[in-house]
Amino acid sequence: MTLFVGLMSGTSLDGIDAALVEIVDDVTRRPRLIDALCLPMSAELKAALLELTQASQVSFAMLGATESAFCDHQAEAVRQLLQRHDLEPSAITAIGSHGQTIEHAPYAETPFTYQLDNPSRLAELTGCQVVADFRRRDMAAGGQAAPLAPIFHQALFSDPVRTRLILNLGGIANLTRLPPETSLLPVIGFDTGPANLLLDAWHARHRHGPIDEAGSWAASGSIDQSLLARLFEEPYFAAPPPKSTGREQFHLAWLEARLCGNEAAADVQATLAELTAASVARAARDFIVADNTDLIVCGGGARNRHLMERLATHLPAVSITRCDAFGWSADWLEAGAFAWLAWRRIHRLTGNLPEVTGASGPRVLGGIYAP
Ligand SMILES: Nc1ncnc2c1ncn2[C@@H]1O[C@H](COP(=O)(O)OP(=O)(O)OP(=O)(O)O)[C@@H](O)[C@H]1O
Ligand SMILES: CC(=O)N[C@H]1[C@@H]2OC[C@@H](O2)[C@@H](O)[C@@H]1O[C@H](C)C(=O)O
Repeated sequence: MTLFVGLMSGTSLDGIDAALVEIVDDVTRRPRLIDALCLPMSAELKAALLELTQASQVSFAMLGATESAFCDHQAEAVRQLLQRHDLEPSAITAIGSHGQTIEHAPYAETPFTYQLDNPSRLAELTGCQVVADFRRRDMAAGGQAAPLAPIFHQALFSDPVRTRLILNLGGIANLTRLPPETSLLPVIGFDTGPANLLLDAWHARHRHGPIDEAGSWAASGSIDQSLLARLFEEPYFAAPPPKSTGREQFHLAWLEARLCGNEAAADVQATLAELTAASVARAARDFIVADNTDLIVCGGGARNRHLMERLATHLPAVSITRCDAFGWSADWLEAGAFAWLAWRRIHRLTGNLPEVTGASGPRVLGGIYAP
């Protein structure tokens, strides 16, 4: 038995998620979540990261200072997690650090994806071995570098006879189709489009507080069908996989450019929730096998009751469950994925699924930084 820590901070920029995961060196045994925490980011750190994701020009001084502050925050999250369990750094085989995505540009003339991270500093501060830079090898091999979680979903949730769809409702939503283990069908996974990213941004603009708790504000509005149709005109939604997206494509200005200006704010929120639910449903429909499909939901959006209800309305034939029911808390699946990907790296096992990302083949992902 070995212990790994996974660190993830996603597109919502709400905090650093740290997951302590037990992994047995046997590919037939499923990893187990021992504990996890989210260390919220200070308003200052969140503002600096947001500026980096949005600014067209950034100074190296600003980049370096933010990288260090981000890394210190990651180290504090690890320290708190280990302290809870009275664990020394030497008890951890490795930390898997995702870093903070600053820009993801798989469609650029020269594709790139950039995760702010300082694994050397993290190793120094924590005394743990660190695995980092998971995405770029896949992109170097011609892939989208995202989503990476589908291979972890397969390890955790695949079933001998049932088709399982895993939905992450993060800032961006991504969907994985796991065919029954006996099937020859491939695993499919891609980003379906925006989720909490736009809901949070619109809420912050018009209401107090960062999130639309349980989606109650969205539930109070009415769906604006003509706005919804304009939002769906974005070619990303109809594009075939492999595909991935992020803040660069879906942001407040993208939404505002499609508003007439006379919409009630609550109706826009209702329409954004509908955009997420309907885009996921459109993506999922092709994969649904009658009476034999589970939709397992993770990510912060699984707490958005209104969004979950809209999903259920769109997908009446599917059993929809939070992933907690399958033995893994919905809040910690992505952090767990990077603990598990670190374990793969240490054992020189491949970490991408070429059929998902479009890479030219399976690759060992990430670099190792000694403690
Ligand atoms: N109780 C709640 N009600 C409504 N929404 C919630 C609730 N709790 C969390 N959320 C939403 O979940 C978001 C955080 O989700 P999560 O941590 O999965 O995103 P992320 O990991 O940053 O994103 P990504 O997966 O795209 O990288 C919050 O910003 C909020 O929009
Ligand atoms: C470039 C990047 O950071 N992408 C994230 C983001 O957040 C959700 C979605 O977009 C997904 O594609 C990915 O994260 C998860 C962990 C993944 O790679 O599976």
